[in-house]
Amino acid sequence: MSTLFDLTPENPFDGPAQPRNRELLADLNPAQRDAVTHVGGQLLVVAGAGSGKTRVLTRRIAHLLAERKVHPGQVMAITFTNKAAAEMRERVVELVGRRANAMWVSTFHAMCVRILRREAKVLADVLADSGSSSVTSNFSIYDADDTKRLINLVARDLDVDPKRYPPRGLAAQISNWKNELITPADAKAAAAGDAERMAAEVYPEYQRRLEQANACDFDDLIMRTVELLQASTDVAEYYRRRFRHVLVDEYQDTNHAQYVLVRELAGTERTEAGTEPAELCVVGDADQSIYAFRGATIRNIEEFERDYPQAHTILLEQNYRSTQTILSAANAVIARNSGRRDKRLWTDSGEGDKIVGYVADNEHDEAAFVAGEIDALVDAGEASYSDVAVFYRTNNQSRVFEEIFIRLGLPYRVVGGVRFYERREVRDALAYLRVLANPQDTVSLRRILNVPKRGIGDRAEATVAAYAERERISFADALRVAATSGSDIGLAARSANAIARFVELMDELGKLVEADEPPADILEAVLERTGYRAQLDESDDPQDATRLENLTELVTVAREFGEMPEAFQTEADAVSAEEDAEAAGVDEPEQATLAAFLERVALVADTDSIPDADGDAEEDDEEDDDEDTAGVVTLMTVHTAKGLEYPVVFGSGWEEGVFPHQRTFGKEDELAEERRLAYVAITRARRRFYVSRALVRSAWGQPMYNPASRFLDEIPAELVDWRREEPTNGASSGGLPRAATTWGRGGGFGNDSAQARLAAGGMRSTSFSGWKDDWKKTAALELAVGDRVNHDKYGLGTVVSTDGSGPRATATIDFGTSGTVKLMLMGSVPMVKL
Ligand SMILES: Nc1ncnc2c1ncn2[C@@H]1O[C@H](COP(=O)(O)OP(=O)(O)OP(=O)(O)O)[C@@H](O)[C@H]1O
Ligand SMILES: [Mg+2]
Repeated sequence: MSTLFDLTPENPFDGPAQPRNRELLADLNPAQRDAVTHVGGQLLVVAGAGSGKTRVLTRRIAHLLAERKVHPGQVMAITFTNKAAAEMRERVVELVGRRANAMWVSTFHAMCVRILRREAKVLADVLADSGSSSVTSNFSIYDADDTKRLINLVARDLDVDPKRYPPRGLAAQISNWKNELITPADAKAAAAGDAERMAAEVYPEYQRRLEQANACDFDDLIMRTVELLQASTDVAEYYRRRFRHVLVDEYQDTNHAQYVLVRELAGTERTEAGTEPAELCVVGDADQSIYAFRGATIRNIEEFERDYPQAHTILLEQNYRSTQTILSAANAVIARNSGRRDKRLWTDSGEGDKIVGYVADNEHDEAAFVAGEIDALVDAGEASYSDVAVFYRTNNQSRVFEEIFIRLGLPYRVVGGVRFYERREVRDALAYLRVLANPQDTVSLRRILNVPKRGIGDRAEATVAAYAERERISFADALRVAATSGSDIGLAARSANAIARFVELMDELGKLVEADEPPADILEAVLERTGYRAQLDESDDPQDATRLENLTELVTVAREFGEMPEAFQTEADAVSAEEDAEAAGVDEPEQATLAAFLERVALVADTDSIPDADGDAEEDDEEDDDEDTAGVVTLMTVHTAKGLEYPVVFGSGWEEGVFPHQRTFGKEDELAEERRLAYVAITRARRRFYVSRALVRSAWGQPMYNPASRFLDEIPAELVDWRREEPTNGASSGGLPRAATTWGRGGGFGNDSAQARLAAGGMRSTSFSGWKDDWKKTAALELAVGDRVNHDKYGLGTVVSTDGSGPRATATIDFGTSGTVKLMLMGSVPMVKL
């Protein structure tokens, strides 16, 4: 257990930028000022969108440091995304200087990982008392995909019928329990109905395997930290003394486990050692609670006052973000939800422009309208690309936008859509690293056992797994037995030899980790010595070229991590701050070790996992957080947009079945959550809001005819200027085929240069033979030998040969110094024909 320390009561350090109080408070209204300067106890700020909650939180931290002489090491701020954490830190640094880097500003998950790694030994003791095993400080973090794999393995071993009890459902139920802090033992008692009872069977075994793999899933991170704080008064006391200020943004989206975690950290009464509860400041908006599917509960905000009778509540009523028109639309929509506190949100920024509505023939027409409109706004100097965001309900809707943006040359960036860390080759490479950092990580180990192929077949793997089960040892340990005495456990000599070579290879690579080689070098060694890179190099599958690029990119990420540790450190990176930190006993700066690299990757890929159309979790991918995004349009889901603002926002796909999502039909509470999502979407806009829908949209290759979203009807008609309405003559809605091909002819497109470029991109509306084929045609680039092209990565090139047709069409292109590359022509090819 770390020794307790006395925090310096006065801040010993005079920062470079020490703004006077007046400056920190000058541009705040009286209610905001109260929230910033409030002293003592718990503070709740509840207010609608754009009323300055996040600004208050940031200012409050700056005020604590600058005026109340609080030490940065005493501040813990929790945000919902890594991006928000980085922004908040940046803003506080701007206000009070770099010493602010010693604060803990992070997501719940990142904060818990930090605590768990520090306190792994204590946690082990605590858990040993309750008969359960624990993880060591080098534990792996399992994301949704790893979790699903492990649940699959467990379910198979327990003979669970996957048709009756799909692993995904089991995983969701277990996750729900963890979010409610329900242990495997409690779950047995709590389970109602067949499915829950089956999940309660799987839960303890899943948990045992997690522990055996020395791994935590995302929910464990929170639950274990809570267990730790509740079981060890020493640890609780340490953090209580240390963090005298706990601040939480987007409080409405905390789930029960996170709620308890905050309560344990901040405390509700004086401890035996005499430490008072920390000052707790939470800000949120019940109307923006959009994560109920992940166990978030508005209850946390609505009953805050009951749970903390002493708490002070502040309401903010002025919106500084949006025009009156946008605000009125948002207010009208959210007013349809029942059981909410009515808020009087007002603005003095004027009426502003009307909302622009557009009814498209199909999703391509919708995307063309959006692209054309952006192009026109930028041409007219009314907005820059970076002022614009395009929202959709689920990630899969981004493809159509990407295609047209590429064709038109509109710069864009998809947030959360690329899912770099979800790609197979990236996951494979990371699995190698994870096994090297934590040899007990069974899911990762089994993933790479025969990747690339090395003669360890499924049967051999199953034999080893069965042996591990029988002997109650880990898969890694069983593998070692298999390597030396394979025939004893029933392995063919060939398999045993292959396993022996694999174990040897991993041991050899392990030496690099022991020697603390930089993560990038270890990764390079993995790609070389396992033959992974060679296998891709030799392949003539065009996709393997992309895979190689992704791996190169991963090496770059690792290289940057090693070379610029300060960019990844979360605290104490300034020299002065280090001294400062030392005085207060805060952590050493983190080293750029393999473990640190893996942790960063795991947490970066974590944020905003939301269920997509098929119910799969989507992981936000913020690996390029630091990228300069000036000058690009942002494409993202509404979930990802929470807390952000843009001068111009396009809300696309406002159709029944899309938004609100079909899954929510007939479920009052889920529909209410969709409506809150609509409220979030509208309130991101500062000056202009566009809303569109498509009469037909292809889903799973089938045309779907969706009526207008109910949320559209809920926006008062006088606020919307319909650029194009649903044709009443039936030309479109009924007799689709012709009408659906009228790209931009509907009147809303109105931009010559965009249309000209559209044509130059080789895509002519007149070339469509039927609406059903539309999307296929728009997605494929038609090239002939001799054509000149410009590829985003490779640059200018000439087509030297073509092969195949339809979805299998490829072209071999000579890119000069970049070499000759074979490319698929389907999907979003980052290339235009010149
Ligand atoms: N007193 C103020 N004077 C001028 N601008 C302000 C003031 N308060 C907030 N703002 C601005 O209003 C916008 C919205 O503020 P902020 O993002 O803090 O709101 P929020 O309540 O956190 O919104 P959300 O609910 O969407 O998270 C920001 O651009 C912020 O800088
Ligand atoms: Mg906010």
